[in-house]
Amino acid sequence: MRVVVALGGNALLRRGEKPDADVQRRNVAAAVRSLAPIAREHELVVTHGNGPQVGVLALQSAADRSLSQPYPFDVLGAETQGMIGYWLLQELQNELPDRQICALINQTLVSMADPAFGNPTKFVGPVYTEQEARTLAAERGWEVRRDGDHWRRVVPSPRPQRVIETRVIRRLLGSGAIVVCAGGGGVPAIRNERGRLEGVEAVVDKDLTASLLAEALEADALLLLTDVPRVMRGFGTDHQEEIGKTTPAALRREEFPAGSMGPKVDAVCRFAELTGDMAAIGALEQAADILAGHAGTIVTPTGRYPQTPEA
Ligand SMILES: Nc1ncnc2c1ncn2[C@@H]1O[C@H](COP(=O)(O)OP(=O)(O)O)[C@@H](O)[C@H]1O
Ligand SMILES: NC(=O)OP(=O)(O)O
Repeated sequence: MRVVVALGGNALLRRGEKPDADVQRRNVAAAVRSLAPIAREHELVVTHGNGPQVGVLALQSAADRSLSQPYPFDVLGAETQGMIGYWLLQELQNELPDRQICALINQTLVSMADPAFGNPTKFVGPVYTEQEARTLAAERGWEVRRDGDHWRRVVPSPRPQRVIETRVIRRLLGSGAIVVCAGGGGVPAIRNERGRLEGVEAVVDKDLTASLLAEALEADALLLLTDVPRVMRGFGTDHQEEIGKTTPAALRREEFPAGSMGPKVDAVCRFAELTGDMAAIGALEQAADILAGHAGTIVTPTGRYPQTPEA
């Protein structure tokens, strides 16, 4: 099987955890231990989020008085691909010493006509109280929104149209390599009127990019791994209930928040609808169980997995 997994930025740096390098390296090592059983049996592409990390780099850049202006979000996105990609590369090499592994810097094509540029939804950086967030927004010109019980900065998140390096990713996979790529949804880039690539100020949703990439690579399964065991109906209410195996149509009838579960649900539904294959959302620690059909919210066109014909 060819499997594309997306690791949540929050799984790599849990809410409220200090963004220290050793904390993230430990989390990456744990993530890799969960992925290793899949990598031993299947072709594997690993993408990752960067919401918490890109926000930290943005704060550092804004605080650097030697700069005439902070680094733009495309550059910060590439920095996070280097940093998180390096941790993943090293831990994968330690866990799977007989495999060839690479971590790529790469770009995702977006459109400047995307309405997302006028409606920022992507959470980046640490969590704040409402008061702190509103003060920072006024001081620094940020947009801020509620994220669960907290508040966070938001930036535009245009829809990914194509992973620009798809062909080279396919070649590397075909050669037997495990490929870490499309981190942070890929560095957002447009083609200007002269046909040249240019980075833009945004953070692409890594789950939507993972879905697009999985489809382009003809993957058999797409796993979106995060910090909740399943998608929940009535999330955060007294009567929340976990959704197990389901269909895209059933999942699309529910409402999910933009900026967290909304894009994940969209990504898995899209993949299952377009390819007929399985896509799932679940806990990072249960990656192998999800692929085996024993955990997570699993989406297939029939609502069954494995998709054996009905008796
Ligand atoms: N209906 C829902 N079911 C489960 N989790 C939900 C739901 N709605 C919102 N969430 C939130 O979505 C979060 C996962 O999305 P996100 O923070 O974007 O993850 P990641 O950064 O790991 O990709 C969960 O931690 C949970 O707080
Ligand atoms: N870029 C992105 O989607 O990051 P998170 O998964 O951390 O939100």
